Amino acid sequence: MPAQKLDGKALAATMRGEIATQVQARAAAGKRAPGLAAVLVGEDPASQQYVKNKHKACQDVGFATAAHRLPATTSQAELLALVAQLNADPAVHGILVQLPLPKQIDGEAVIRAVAPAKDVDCFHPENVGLLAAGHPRFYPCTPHGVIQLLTRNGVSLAGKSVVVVGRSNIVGKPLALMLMQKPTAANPAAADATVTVAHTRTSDLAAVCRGADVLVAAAGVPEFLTADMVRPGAVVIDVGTNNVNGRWCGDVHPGVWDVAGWVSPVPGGVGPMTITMLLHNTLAAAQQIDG
Ligand SMILES: Nc1nc(=O)c2c([nH]1)NC[C@@H]1CN(c3ccc(C(=O)N[C@@H](CCC(=O)O)C(=O)O)cc3)C=[N+]21
Repeated sequence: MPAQKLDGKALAATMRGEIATQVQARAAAGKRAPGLAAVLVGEDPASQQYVKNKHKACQDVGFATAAHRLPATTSQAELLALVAQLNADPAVHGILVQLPLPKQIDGEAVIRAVAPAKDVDCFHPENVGLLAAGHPRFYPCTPHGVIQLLTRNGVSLAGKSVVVVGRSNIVGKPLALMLMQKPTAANPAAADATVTVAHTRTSDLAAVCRGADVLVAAAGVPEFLTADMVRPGAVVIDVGTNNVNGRWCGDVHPGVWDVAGWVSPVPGGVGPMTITMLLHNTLAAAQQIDG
């Protein structure tokens, strides 16, 4: 029997409805709409698509949203000036600078320039430190989306063996932190899992992956995770968003569906959940800043 689908598109629709309800309640109480400013430098087609999706998602839940599109030749000083303006703008609760940035710009300096209270990506070192210490201000969007996709579909993680393939600052590293931590009132998404982080230098990657109850493919390598690397019945999460000849292609090979118990598809899995967690963080930022 082929694996069941972990439907991120459906869960994202449910959770966006929950967020829209909270936005309406805030409006009824006379509070200003949560505001997200998205900054896109350059014309990368995938980045343009993501920013378009985020903009539409914000409109759908009643947020105020502005997309700031800057030319690929923008200097670091110009970008930092825009970030400073957004930091000071009371209508802006969340700031997202779309990555990757052109090579004349120091991405690390830009991430540090975003006010931590408005850092809805959770990329600023202050927020990364709070997350690592178990007292998160925000959760990073893709890791949080992965955990919600699992737990809200009834996949329990406490005590389970979870293998994360990938160690990026955006996905693998923060996801491993969240999975391993003990849940508390201040850290409700923590999962009490037993976590292994694997990567391109891991010896016998297939054997490590076969030890997983829950396997997260976040290496950014199209279809690297094949059926022989998956224990029968395991839960497989595909974080890959590789654009191969204009088609979306995950990190999971289609043959995995014949072995696994559950698989998240691409598209329609983690991607819509990532955007939903961005909305969640922007609402949380508005609550933290405006009350
Ligand atoms: N500062 C920053 N924050 C990010 O959160 C960020 C970023 N930079 N750079 C790039 C990655 C990638 N990312 C995706 C978001 C949504 C989909 C998504 O919605 N995917 C759809 C397919 C796309 C479509 O159908 O248009 C899906 O999987 O169903 C994918 C990928 C956010 N990222």
